[in-house]
Amino acid sequence: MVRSAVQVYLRTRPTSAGSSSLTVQPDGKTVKMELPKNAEAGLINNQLEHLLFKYDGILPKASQETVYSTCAQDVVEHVLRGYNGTVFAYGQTGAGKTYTMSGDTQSYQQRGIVPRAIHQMFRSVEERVDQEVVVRASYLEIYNEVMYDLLADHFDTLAPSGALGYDTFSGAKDYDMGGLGGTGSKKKGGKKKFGDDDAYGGHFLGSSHKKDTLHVVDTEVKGLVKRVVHTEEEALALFFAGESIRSTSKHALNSNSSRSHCIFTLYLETKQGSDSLGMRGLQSKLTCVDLAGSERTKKTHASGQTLKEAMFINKSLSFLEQTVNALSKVSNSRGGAGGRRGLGDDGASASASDQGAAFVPFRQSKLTSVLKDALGGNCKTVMIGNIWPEDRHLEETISTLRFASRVRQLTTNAVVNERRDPEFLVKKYERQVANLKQELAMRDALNGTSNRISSRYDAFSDAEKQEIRRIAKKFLTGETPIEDVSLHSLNYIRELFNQCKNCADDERTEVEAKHQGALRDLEARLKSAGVGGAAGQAEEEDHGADQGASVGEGEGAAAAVGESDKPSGFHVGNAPSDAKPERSAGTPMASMENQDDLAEPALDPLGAGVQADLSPALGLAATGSVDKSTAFDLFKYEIEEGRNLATVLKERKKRLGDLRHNLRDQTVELNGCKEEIDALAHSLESREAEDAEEGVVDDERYKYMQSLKAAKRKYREVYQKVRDSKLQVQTCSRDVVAAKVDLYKRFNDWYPRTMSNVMSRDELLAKMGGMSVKADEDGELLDASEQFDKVEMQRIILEDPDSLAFHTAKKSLKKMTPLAKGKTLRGEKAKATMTRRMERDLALNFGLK
Ligand SMILES: Nc1ncnc2c1ncn2[C@@H]1O[C@H](COP(=O)(O)OP(=O)(O)OP(=O)(O)O)[C@@H](O)[C@H]1O
Repeated sequence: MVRSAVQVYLRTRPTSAGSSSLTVQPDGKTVKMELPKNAEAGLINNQLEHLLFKYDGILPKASQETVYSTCAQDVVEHVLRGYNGTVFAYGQTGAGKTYTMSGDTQSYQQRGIVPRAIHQMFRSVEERVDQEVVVRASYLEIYNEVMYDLLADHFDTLAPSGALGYDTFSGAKDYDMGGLGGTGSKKKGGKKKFGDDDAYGGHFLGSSHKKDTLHVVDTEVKGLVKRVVHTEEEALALFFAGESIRSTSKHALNSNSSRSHCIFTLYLETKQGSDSLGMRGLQSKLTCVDLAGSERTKKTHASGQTLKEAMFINKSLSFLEQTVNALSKVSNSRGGAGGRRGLGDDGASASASDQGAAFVPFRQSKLTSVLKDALGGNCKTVMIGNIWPEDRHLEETISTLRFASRVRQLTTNAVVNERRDPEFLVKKYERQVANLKQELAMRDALNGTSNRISSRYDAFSDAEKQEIRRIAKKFLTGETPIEDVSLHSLNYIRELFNQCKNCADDERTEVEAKHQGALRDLEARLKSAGVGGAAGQAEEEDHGADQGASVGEGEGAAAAVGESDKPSGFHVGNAPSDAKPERSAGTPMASMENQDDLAEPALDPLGAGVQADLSPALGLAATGSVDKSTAFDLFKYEIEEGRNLATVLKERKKRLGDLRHNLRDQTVELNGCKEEIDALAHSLESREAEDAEEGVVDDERYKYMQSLKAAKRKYREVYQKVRDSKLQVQTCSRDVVAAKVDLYKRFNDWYPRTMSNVMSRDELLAKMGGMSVKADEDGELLDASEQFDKVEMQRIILEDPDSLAFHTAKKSLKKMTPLAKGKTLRGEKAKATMTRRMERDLALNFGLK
């Protein structure tokens, strides 16, 4: 438990008029307030000449950043460690409370404590990878002593009879200002209590047991929506949305005066731990309070509704003051907050007669009920007193200084709100019980068969694992039937499965190695075979332009002319027709497809199978928001670079086709020569046999011999032509492959480059078909201003990446339907769109898409 005094800081609103009566003392923590002379009292009188007030810090010309780091950062740090924390701003109207708490919601630099606290909190939450963290947010407004939920789906007035309504002005005549402490309800007497009556009742303090009463009360507002927020943007968006519907109005001292007390709360739930160590749960909350400002209605010229609001505000602030007074008396009677009594405190602190029982009127107003913890309970609290140091506001300034001084005497007892997560423990034990039950059932079922290894429950040694592996192998090869495998414990069964998997993995590796070896062998043989080949050897035939030719040769090894490129690790052969990228009839590609053989199925550059082959070779990355099929078509037909490459490829393929055609004719001719040679050789052999019998060489035999000689000469000529043609085909095949590789490579360079400009399929199609749409990657059409927003967002991010969430949340708020009381605050649809847009923008800006 951390018992600590409430920290109080004083912030002054910059003013041109300035104040001659207020000076900051050299210690930087004390202010001196000169009191005006009372001329009527004469020269000698007891009038105080000045007052001194000491605080934890004075912030005369502080930036928003300094105010945050001085006043709030540590509180947020505490909340992240499991303590409750409250930061509240108090002061006269126009002194800068809203500026301090919310800041300028249009300017990132001028953002106030709440947006900064949200940022700090989420940054820390994101770093907690080992923890389960849930953040919730609520936004409560107390307007004319009626509570409103600023984050409810429907902006409902929940009081006086709604869920939030509770009658803290015990028996108040609500709108009769004199009746705040009176009895009965004239108009809207809220009957529904919030929280436990006892918990919020007034407490007599001063006796020992009363101290505990202050600590245990949880100031929960029943029915208040606590929205789960996953990201900083979501939290900011909710905060901005709530801000936009706060009650404000204009009066003489402030054109945008808050007419209500607003309490924005972030709830943090953290779970940390492990199965074995158990889970540790922390629950804490950060409460940020922007109080309405006290005002002198004569100065603000309030009238009508504004006057009524002013009366409610002043009254509730006076209850707050009474509560603080009572608490500070108690605190002083206990020895005070470490001697923090204000230097100029003019008698408000406890006198001896005050000591003893003191009534703390928490229950008199909703504000004091909600702030109960912050003022004296389980909370680390900081108050920022805002003053407007101009002479014309002297009275208000003194009043704020006094109040701040009393608040500084209060002490709180912050404790880490820790709890064991019962849900988690139940789950853990359930799992354990289930496991044990299974083990026992298994033992019962297999009772009698004892096995040293299979009945083990702890980890297996390496030797035991080897033994189980041997059993697994025998089972897998069928040597051991399943009935003969002992199964005595779950532990053993798990290990057996493991070993079966290991065996299967080994088997696969072995087969793959064999396969690789065979492939290498084949490649080597093909290489050594060169161009020679047996006549009549069938040749792989390509389709379309890649047609092969069958070559028959009288001598040499077999070789395929139109051979597949696969052995070279590069498949440019035919893909099945269904691997061809689909094109819709409406796209420009559809009309081009039939005219041009470049849309060849063989390329299938984007199909899964071919891409798998190409990716390692070319490093094709599957990125981008447009499918590659469409993009490849665009590249080949529309982009000059791609078009040129595709033309080269087409020309080479045509030449290859011609060469193969020629080669096929020559091969036929060569085969004809070979057949003729065979026939002549056969005839000559027969003739020789006859001549041998007769012992003469006749003319016919001589003719055969001449014909055979001529046929062989022709064969050699044709063979030479075939050989030359084959070389040409091989060279041309390589050129075709090179052209394909070039085309893919260039496409692969171009594709991510183009995609990085975040082109959508629609955009690409528009480019291809002259459509004038501009769509984002979700397929949503972007109008000119949205496109501008996008560019603007990218610029902002470049300047300060931390501001991304702020701007995105602000932007999403702008896109929401205008909010107004009585209207829907936020539909689910709008919320979903908002979230999607935020995620998309985040992804875009961080290059995740
Ligand atoms: N420290 C400051 N720096 C710059 N401007 C300030 C500062 N404090 C206040 N202001 C400006 O003074 C005006 C009034 O401030 P703000 O609305 O925050 O006062 P407030 O105390 O919340 O008033 P109310 O109680 O009437 O709501 C605003 O225009 C605000 O921008």
